[in-house]
Order: sequence, then C-alpha cells, then structure tokens
Amino acid sequence: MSSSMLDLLSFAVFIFFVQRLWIHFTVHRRFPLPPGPKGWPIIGNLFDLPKEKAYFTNRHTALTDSDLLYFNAAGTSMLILNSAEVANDLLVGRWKMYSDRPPLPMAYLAGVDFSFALLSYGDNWRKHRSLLKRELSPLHLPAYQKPQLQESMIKFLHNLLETPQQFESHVHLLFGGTLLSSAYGLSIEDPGDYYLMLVKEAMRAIGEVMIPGTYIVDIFPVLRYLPAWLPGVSFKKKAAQERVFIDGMIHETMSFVKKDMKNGMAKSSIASRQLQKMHDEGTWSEEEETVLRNLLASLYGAGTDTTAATTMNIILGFLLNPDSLKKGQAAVDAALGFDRLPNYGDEGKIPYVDAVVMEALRWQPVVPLSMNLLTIENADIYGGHYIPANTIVLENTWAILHDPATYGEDVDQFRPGRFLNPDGTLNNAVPYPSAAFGYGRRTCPGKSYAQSALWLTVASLLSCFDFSKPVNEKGEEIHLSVDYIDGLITHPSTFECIIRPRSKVVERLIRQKREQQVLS
Ligand code: HEM
Repeated sequence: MSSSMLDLLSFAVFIFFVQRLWIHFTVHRRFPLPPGPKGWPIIGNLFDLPKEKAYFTNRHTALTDSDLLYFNAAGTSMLILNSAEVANDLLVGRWKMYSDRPPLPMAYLAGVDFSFALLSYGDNWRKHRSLLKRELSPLHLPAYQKPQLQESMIKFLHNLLETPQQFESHVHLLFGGTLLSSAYGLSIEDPGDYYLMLVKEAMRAIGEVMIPGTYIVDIFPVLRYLPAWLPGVSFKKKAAQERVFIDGMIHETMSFVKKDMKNGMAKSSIASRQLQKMHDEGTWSEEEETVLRNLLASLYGAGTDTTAATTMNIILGFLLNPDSLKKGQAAVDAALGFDRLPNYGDEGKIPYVDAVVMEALRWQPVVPLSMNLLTIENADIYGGHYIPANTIVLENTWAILHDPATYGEDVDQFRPGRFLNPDGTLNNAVPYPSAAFGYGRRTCPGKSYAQSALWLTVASLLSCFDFSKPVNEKGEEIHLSVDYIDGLITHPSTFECIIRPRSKVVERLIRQKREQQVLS
C-alpha cells in the first residue's frame, strides 16, 4: 500500500473515532440510547438476543416505562417497537427514514435479490408496488381473484371431504395453488405438481440462505468478493447450489406463460394480462418484463404460508374454543340456510365470520416480529432517545396485538366475540388488527386479497364441517399440545383434528359442485 493510501486510511480512522467521541460526549449526554440490556465491550448484547420466540421475550424484557427496546449486536443497532403508538410514530409518521430493508449478502449471492419484499425503498420498489396494486387492490379483486378463489374453494372442500386427515396439506394447496393460478394461470391439481414442487424447493432454498447469523458473509459482506476456492468461502458454493432452485422458480414459471401466449392457449393471469397490456400499449421492454417476473415470483412466498398458517390457527382456535365454532356455525346457518355454499355475495353479511378472521390475525400473528426496516442515512431522535443511523427496526406485532388495554385481559385466548357487540354486529370500538399486516409504506400489499381469501375459507369451513379434538381408544378427547415454529413466518406445529361434514346435504352439495367443475 502506498504511503498516500496509508495517510488517507489513517485520516479516515481518525475521523471515525472523532465522530464517535463527539456523538458520545454531545448527543448521548443529552439523548441517551433507548433502554435495553447493558452490553459487553465490543460484542455488546450479542448474547442477549433471544434465540426463539423473540417477540414474546422482547415484550417481557422491555424496560418498564418505554415501548422501545434497544440492542447492540456487535456493532449492529437493533430497535424493537413494542407498542402501536411507537410503531405509528416512526413507521407511519417518519416513513421517509423507516422504509428500507437491510442488506442480506448471502441471500443476494443466491439470487434472492429478485424479491420485491427485500428491495430497498426507492423508484424500483415503487414500480413493483404500483404494478401489484393494479391487480390486488380491493377494486380489482372481484374481476379476477375472487372468482379464482371461489373455484379453488370447491376443490379444497372436496379434498377435505375425501381425505380430512390431510387437512394441513389441503390448506397449503388451496392458497399456493390459487396464487400460482392467479399469477401464471397454472392449474395445480395435486400436491405433486411440477410447478408447485419447483416453487416449494425455491422457498426452502430462500429459507436456508436467509437464516440470520449462519453465514460469515452476512457479518463481513466484503467476503463476497473472494474466490469460491479459498478456505472459508464455502458459502459461495452453497449460494450457487441454492440459486439453481431460485432461478428455476423465477424463470420457468414465466416461460410457461409466454409459451402458452405464443400458442394462443394462455389462461387469464396477472402475467398474461400485464404482458398483453405492455405489448398493446407498446411499453414492453426487457426491464419491464423483469419487474413483472420478479414481482410474480415474490407472491407465492409472501402469500402462501401467511394465509395457510392463519387458516391453521383458525382451525386450532375452533378446537381450543368449541364455543366459537358453534357460534360461527349458527351465524352462517342463519345467513345462508342449508341448501347452498357461501359465496362472495355473502361478504359483509355475517359479522361473526369477519370476527373470526380478525381474531386469528390478532391471536397468533403469523409475522409476529415484522420485517426489518432500516433508517437510511440519518440518525433520529425520538422520545428523548438517540437512534443511530442504520438501525434495524423490528416491529413487535405480537406485543401490539396482545395489549390488554386494547383487546381485553384475555388476550391469549381465541375469542372472536371480542370484536362483536352483544347484538352480534361488529364493534367498531375494538381496533382492526391491522398491525398483522405491518405499518407504513412497506405494509402488506396482499392485505385485501388475504382478507377475502380468509373470509371465504372461514365461511366455507363453518358452513360445511365440524372440527373436534382427536380421541383415544376410550373415546376421551386427547389434550392438544401445540407449539409454534419460528421462522420468516411463524406457524403452529402439526396437530391432529377430526373433520367431519356437518350433514349429508352439505356433502352432496360439495360433490355436485366438484363434479360440475371437473366436467366444465
Ligand atoms: C394473513 C395473510 C398475510 C399476512 C398476515 C401478511 C403480513 C405481511 C407483513 C407483516 C408484511 C411486512 C410489512 C412490513 O414490512 O412492515 C408483508 C409484506 C408483504 N406481503 Fe403480506 N401478508 C399476508 C398475505 C399476503 C398475500 C396473500 C400476499 C400476496 C398475494 C402478500 C404479499 C406481500 C408482499 C409482496 C410484501 C412485501 C411488501 C414490501 O416489501 O413492500 N402478503 N405481509
């Protein structure tokens, strides 16, 4: 290294420490960091970070009078927001500073940088978001997505009738299959479908390269420039292996649509409609197609496990609180009678169904510690506390939705009735659990789609089936012991449930509808 380079480097180090000292003696004296456990030199709170159920632990570690909890994980600042008030103040009120995503070097090496959900906030993100809005806004749902969900629901109910013990797999097929059909026009008939396996493999790969703290390149990003043959750089080999599945999902699905469009056989889908629109309006370009392709590839991952896990929570809620099942069935029967299945024309007419959806989103939020949002360049001062630049901000959705002051003392129970007035109408004084979908600019763009999908699922399950706990050889109910599996999306561990059609009439209705569907 030349002496001028060394001089420059020494100067940069000098400036860095002067800046640190200045912050320490001026800013921190007036504005301390938010409360948090006292850390060790250099490693800070690295060993204080909860290894599992962080959302729960963070709420309970939060120091008395503050809803902020601060960790310094070996130099990386992390801030947990434990109340709706601070989440609103920062993520909504100061969205310009709190809408980014942190860099994920390992995930990028494996090709996950395609994902809309991980894009940095800016023009490219806006382009993706407005395209999605065209297809998933509440205004557009009735044209394409709702008829699609209605179709898939018949297949789902029929599957439950045939093999009720495989209900978990049927739930995944319902939401995954519908999204693949909506996005690409794919008809997914069974869990072994080629495209379904392709996206599932890609999801597994994405999950593996995004496990925090697993790959050294995530701690020292500069290592990504080293050649793969060097010792200690095996993460590059792993990234290349997983990239095959991830690229496969992005490209093969889109190739399927383009081939069918060329042959004039393409079914209506987001891909076919948007590609056709680009060609009709003369706006097609490689770049526009890439935006569409990457956006669509993000939907399965963001939309399947979230809705499926919420549905599993609903079934679990019915088992743990059979009274909610009885009340729900009575409400659906009163609105529909006994000679037809629910449809979207019934939306808004059965408050108990809305209450079940809201309660499931609140009771076990499937993203309990919402994704990371990062202050971009600037530090911030909030509530008398100094928040350093580049802080990873995590919103504790679980804590927000388990606040007894908002939802009552029995927040840990599944009780849809908390959202209802005594006369059975919706009680607007109890807030909708919107925190389940995030705050600010990065709030979930699939919210309306998810709500509609869950609404029809709940109405259909209540109308058609009975759910009960499994029994032992003496006919006694077996105690349900269900744990929650942490991950990008939290879901209940596998549990058993007895599912039976409520009547011969409903059984016949489902079979008739399915037969018509297969013949058409
Ligand atoms: C019960 C169902 C769902 C829940 C609870 C849920 C929740 C969330 C949450 C908490 C976020 C992060 C928000 C933030 O960063 O602050 C998110 C982002 C996202 N969700 Fe959902 N989601 C659901 C269903 C869906 C569906 C069905 C789709 C698509 C059809 C979808 C697409 C997305 C996308 C693309 C993002 C990334 C947005 C961005 O980064 O700008 N989600 N969702």
